[in-house]
Amino acid sequence: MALVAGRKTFAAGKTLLLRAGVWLGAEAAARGGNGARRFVSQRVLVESDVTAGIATIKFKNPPVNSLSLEFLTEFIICLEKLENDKTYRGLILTSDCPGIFSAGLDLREMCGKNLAHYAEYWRAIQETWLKLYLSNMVLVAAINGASPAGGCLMALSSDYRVLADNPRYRIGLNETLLGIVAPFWFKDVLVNTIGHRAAEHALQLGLLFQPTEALQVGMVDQVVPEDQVQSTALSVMTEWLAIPDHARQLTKSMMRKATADNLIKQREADIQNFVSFVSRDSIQKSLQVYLEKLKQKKH
Ligand SMILES: CCCCC/C=C\C/C=C\CCC/C=C/C(=O)SCCNC(=O)CCNC(=O)[C@H](O)C(C)(C)COP(=O)(O)OP(=O)(O)OC[C@H]1O[C@@H](n2cnc3c(N)ncnc32)[C@H](O)[C@@H]1OP(=O)(O)O
Repeated sequence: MALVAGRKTFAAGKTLLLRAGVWLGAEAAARGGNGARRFVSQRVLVESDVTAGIATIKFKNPPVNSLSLEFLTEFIICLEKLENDKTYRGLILTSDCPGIFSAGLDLREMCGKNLAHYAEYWRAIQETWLKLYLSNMVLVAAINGASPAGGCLMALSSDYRVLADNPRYRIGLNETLLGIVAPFWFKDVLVNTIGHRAAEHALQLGLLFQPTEALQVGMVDQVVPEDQVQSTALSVMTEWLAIPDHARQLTKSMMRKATADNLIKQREADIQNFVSFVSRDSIQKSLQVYLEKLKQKKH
């Protein structure tokens, strides 16, 4: 996806001017007297406390915060904007949709589209992950809902995960249940988090963990009552921000660089792999059946 100087029109007809990742256009931005700022885009809500140097991104792509191309585009712009603004040292990721953190990749982006679309979509997924995983900010995921597949990856790419204690809020890489395969870099992040054996088990079975299980396996760092997720994320953030930035950032980079480089050195091949995999008739069929099942669940 091109994040260069240019103009992008979103579904609501809102036009944004992007220049070197700086959002110049028709974005509502308000600054309160107490150092609080709020940026509103259609699918991503950014609240920030300038004095504390902490921003919160709330996913706002109802009904399930699926990672559509439009959502990813807005998300990357917001992330770049915060990353480039040295005011912000910490970022909390959470959801504005009750009960759902993120349903992961938008299955409609992977079904019935042309090859160029699949390639563009996958590039946006890669870009989002690289930006999250390599962020200089402290990232805390305040997981206030279900978090399968791509939603889980976003949480795993943070530095710390706080999950609401609700058995409906399951988290994991469930790709095999859809008849698809988690890419190697999803796998690498999971292995880095919960270890090789647990990851192998979880990936093959497509396990979605309930909060207590997720804590036990090490997929999240804390499970707290639902009404304490945000306050816990904030107090964890304060703890992490007490560490000098340069030392923490270099350490983070040292721990994560090899995993990120693994994708960076073969991004184009990874896109080609995705495109040829997802465009197979058998995979298209599996995805359509899965989407249909989701739709029929309600009836
Ligand atoms: C050897 C070769 C290897 C090559 C490998 C190369 C490349 C790798 C290839 C592919 C990798 C792809 C990686 C994929 C990652 C993903 O993230 S896939 C997405 C996985 N997500 C899910 O499985 C979640 C599915 N959704 C749910 O389980 C539930 O919807 C829920 C999130 C738990 C919420 O439940 P509930 O509140 O009950 O809401 P509904 O189920 O009723 O859903 C409401 C509407 O939203 C639609 N929807 C749900 N999820 C998605 C989604 N991910 N994308 C698009 N749309 C979604 C759902 O159909 C409902 O729609 P309608 O209202 O009926 O129209």
